[in-house]
Amino acid sequence: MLWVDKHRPKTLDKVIVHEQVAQNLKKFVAEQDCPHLLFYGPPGSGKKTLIMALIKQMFGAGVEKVKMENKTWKIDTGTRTFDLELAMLSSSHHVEMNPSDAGFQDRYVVQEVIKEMAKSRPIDAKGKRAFKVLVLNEVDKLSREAQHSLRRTMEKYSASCRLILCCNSSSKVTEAVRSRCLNVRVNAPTEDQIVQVLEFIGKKENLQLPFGFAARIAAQSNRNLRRAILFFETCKVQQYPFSANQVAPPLDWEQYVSEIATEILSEQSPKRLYSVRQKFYELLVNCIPPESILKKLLTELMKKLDSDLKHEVCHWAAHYEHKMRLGSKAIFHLEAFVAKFMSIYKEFLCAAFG
Ligand SMILES: Nc1ncnc2c1ncn2[C@@H]1O[C@H](COP(=O)(O)OP(=O)(O)OP(=O)(O)O)[C@@H](O)[C@H]1O
Repeated sequence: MLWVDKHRPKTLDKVIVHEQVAQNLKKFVAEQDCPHLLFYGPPGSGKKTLIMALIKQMFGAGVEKVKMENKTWKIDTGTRTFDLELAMLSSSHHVEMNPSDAGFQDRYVVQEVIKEMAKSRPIDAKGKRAFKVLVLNEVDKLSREAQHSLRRTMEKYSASCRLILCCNSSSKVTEAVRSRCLNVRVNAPTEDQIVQVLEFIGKKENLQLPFGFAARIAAQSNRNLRRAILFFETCKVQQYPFSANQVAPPLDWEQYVSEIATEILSEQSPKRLYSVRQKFYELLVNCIPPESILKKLLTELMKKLDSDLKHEVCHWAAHYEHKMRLGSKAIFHLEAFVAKFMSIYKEFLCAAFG
């Protein structure tokens, strides 16, 4: 088992970071009930850990007995019927799924699938906790229609189910949904907190950490706890005992994106654009999210750009990121950004050097 899973705190008392959030969540455990919740925060900040710890403390160890299934749902839209297949994890108390995986059909998932599950109210002997928890991931990626349906589902089935929504950016969740949930912000942990977690894992694994080693990994992790733990484990596989100046190797896809940035800066031509397209395809088929590719590419370009250009390039990156969210084919928008960048950069070079 990877360390990120092996050392994930299982209860709210055992969390090392976000102790205050955990304290607040414990009040729901005491009451054996909670409102609909919306957890939001950057990737790898600890949202899922808090959600699972809350559910576990509320319902007991039964929630750990999960089964993973690819369920097929019959959707009847009134004018046509079709099958919709969706992967979900479920225990006797909760169901976890990613409705945005259904793409443009996401509103049917929300309308039909969630409605169906929300209706089946669990019978609890003590009369408490007579609700099922639905954990919905990446709600910020749901279409507007799906979010409207979600709002209606939340109102209609609030007696039999509690929704726990999880996302990176709450600004992409409609006000109507946000206002019906208790919003829980999960900040990116500080580097000191990451060091604390790494030292804790080091102790559990009986490892000797050289002075400053954990701090170096924390600095490399970009305040992403998952990434820091993965880097730590990579270092252990790479060499143990750790050397005094050991660093984790950069992630393969990040290395690949920095090569793309170098290529774009060295030549701006249709031929180069074509070769960059192949590389984008390669990243996308390896399931690297297009938003992450664009963000990393911008970061790499920023490192090497003249300050006169930085503002304009950021503006266009934001423009194409927004378009990417509205459209369906990410490759078009990634490529459009590169084409735009090439034109701006070439113009700048011609003006500066003739
Ligand atoms: N409070 C915590 N204390 C100690 N370790 C933690 C804590 N929260 C998270 N971790 C560790 O960090 C890892 C990443 O956390 P988690 O999966 O909860 O992040 P996330 O915010 O849900 O990420 P993403 O948005 O990318 O899915 C976990 O596997 C766990 O090992």
